[in-house]
Amino acid sequence: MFRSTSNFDKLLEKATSNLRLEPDWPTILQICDLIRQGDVQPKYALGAVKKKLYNANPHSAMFGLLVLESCVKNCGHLIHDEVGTKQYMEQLRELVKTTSHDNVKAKVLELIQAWAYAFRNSPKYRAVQDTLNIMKTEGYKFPTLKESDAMFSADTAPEWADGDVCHRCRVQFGMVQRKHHCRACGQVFCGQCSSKTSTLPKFGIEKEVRVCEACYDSINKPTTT
Ligand SMILES: O=P(O)(O)O[C@@H]1[C@H](O)[C@H](OP(=O)(O)O)[C@@H](O)[C@H](O)[C@H]1O
Ligand SMILES: [Zn+2]
Ligand SMILES: [Zn+2]
Repeated sequence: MFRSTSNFDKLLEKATSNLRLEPDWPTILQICDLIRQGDVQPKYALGAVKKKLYNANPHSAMFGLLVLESCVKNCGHLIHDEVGTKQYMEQLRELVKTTSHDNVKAKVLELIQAWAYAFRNSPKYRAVQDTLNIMKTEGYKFPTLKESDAMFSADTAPEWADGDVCHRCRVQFGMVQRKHHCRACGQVFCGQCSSKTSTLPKFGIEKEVRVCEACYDSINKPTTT
């Protein structure tokens, strides 16, 4: 965990360096991969990115926004659950009020509008639409929505389900029988029903992670030619 966090920090430093004049897309996508693989906690990652948005250098602040934009586009609910909160949206609204960089202000308005559209059917992220509405009443002019900006890659690992019994064998969880989650389907299992591991390239997970019996079989079944 700590090795990955320092790796994350190094990549974020590189992607938002004030020596850069152009975005470092390969590094930005490496940052997304670290988050998608679970190598760095979304809360930590977004906290570190947010700090960059207040950088006195307009390039660094803007590159921080490009990292944020890419994380929201590529890392799915792991990131949405953090960005779509009232607290995070309030901080972005505050940034628009306080930043002296017009490019940063314009980019934040563009992102809030795109996310409000992308999350229009997700009550869970209501705070985004609420923030958009509040800022419109405050007189902020939002750019024309580009629907392409609101398209997110759906191929991210599913949210983890909860439950008191194993999804496969129905054994009751307790002090001895511990819960585990399959990273492929997100369901909750006992240790015996989720003892195998697999990489999940379709979700950008290149390391071996815990999967259930059913997912293991479907991932590793010989393709019928
Ligand atoms: O060991 P515990 O204290 O019970 O905690 C469980 C482990 O963290 C499991 O991780 P794993 O799936 O990687 O095993 C996780 O899937 C469960 O939700 C947690 O309850
Ligand atoms: Zn089981
Ligand atoms: Zn599974």
